[in-house]
Amino acid sequence: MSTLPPGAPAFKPFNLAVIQLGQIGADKRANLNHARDMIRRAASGEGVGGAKHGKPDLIVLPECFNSPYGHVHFPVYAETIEFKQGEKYNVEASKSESVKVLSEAAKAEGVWLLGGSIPEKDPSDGNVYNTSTVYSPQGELVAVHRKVHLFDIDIPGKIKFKESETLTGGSTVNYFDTEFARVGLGICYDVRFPELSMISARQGCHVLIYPGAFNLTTGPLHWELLVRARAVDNQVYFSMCSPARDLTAGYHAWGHSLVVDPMGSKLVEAEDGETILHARIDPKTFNDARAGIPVTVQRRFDVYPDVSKGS
Ligand SMILES: NC(=O)CCC(=O)C(=O)O
Repeated sequence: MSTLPPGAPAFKPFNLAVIQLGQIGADKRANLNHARDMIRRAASGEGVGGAKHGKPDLIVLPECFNSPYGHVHFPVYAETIEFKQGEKYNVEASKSESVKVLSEAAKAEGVWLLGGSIPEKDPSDGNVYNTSTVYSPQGELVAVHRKVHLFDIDIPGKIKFKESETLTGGSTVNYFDTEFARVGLGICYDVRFPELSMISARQGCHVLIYPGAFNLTTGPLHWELLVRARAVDNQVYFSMCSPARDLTAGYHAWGHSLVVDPMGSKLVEAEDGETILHARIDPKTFNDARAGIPVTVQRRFDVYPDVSKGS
């Protein structure tokens, strides 16, 4: 039974590596160098599950991996990318040093790379975005996702954070196609909005991957719950990749990067320190979930609208 739209690539087994990156400090060049080194280590199979699964096909970095996380930092660290959907991107001519490092890493290691997120300034509107970039094993920049839902929360006595002080939210739903799967994109707070992952799943994504950085208040309550819920809602694989926790930093990340399968089972999870996780993404679990619990073909669009069809 096919529940996917035509055009999505066939879903094949692949290996995913998630880098829960540490040592993210004020020195951008040092952050990039460390990320580059960890990509090399992930590609060589270092980390939890690496010996079992072998070389990863796709490697993921966390949210805001090249800069400290905080609204005062975003404009200072922002880089210009100027990616245009559907047009070939010239990495050599890019003004973004992070794009160059990530492109080189993907090409040298021969892997797909979801480069976490970085602060991005768009010269056409002067806005700063929280942006993910994705690279093919040839080093091409193939997709960009600007965080749609900005992290503006205020839990008295616990945490107040306002990304919208300096960031603007993106306005598109994005995915990229590989030779093994269609992968949907989002960033951290985006996971709280079920519509985004629902639209990605209905667009044929087999796997959703969101770099993210929850905190010590909402992390223990909601991080795993949201990832497992979105995986089960949509019967997709779902992974979130956090920075490692650094109690000397201005923002304390929850960590606990994880990979969940379409039945909601956790395949692998980190603690709070720097870690590389490896997981095998197997279409059989995806197909079995959809065949056994066929919610993808039982929807009642006569009762409620299909959000993936737009308003
Ligand atoms: N970086 C973020 O978007 C954090 C989101 C978060 O912590 C939450 O509770 O949601």
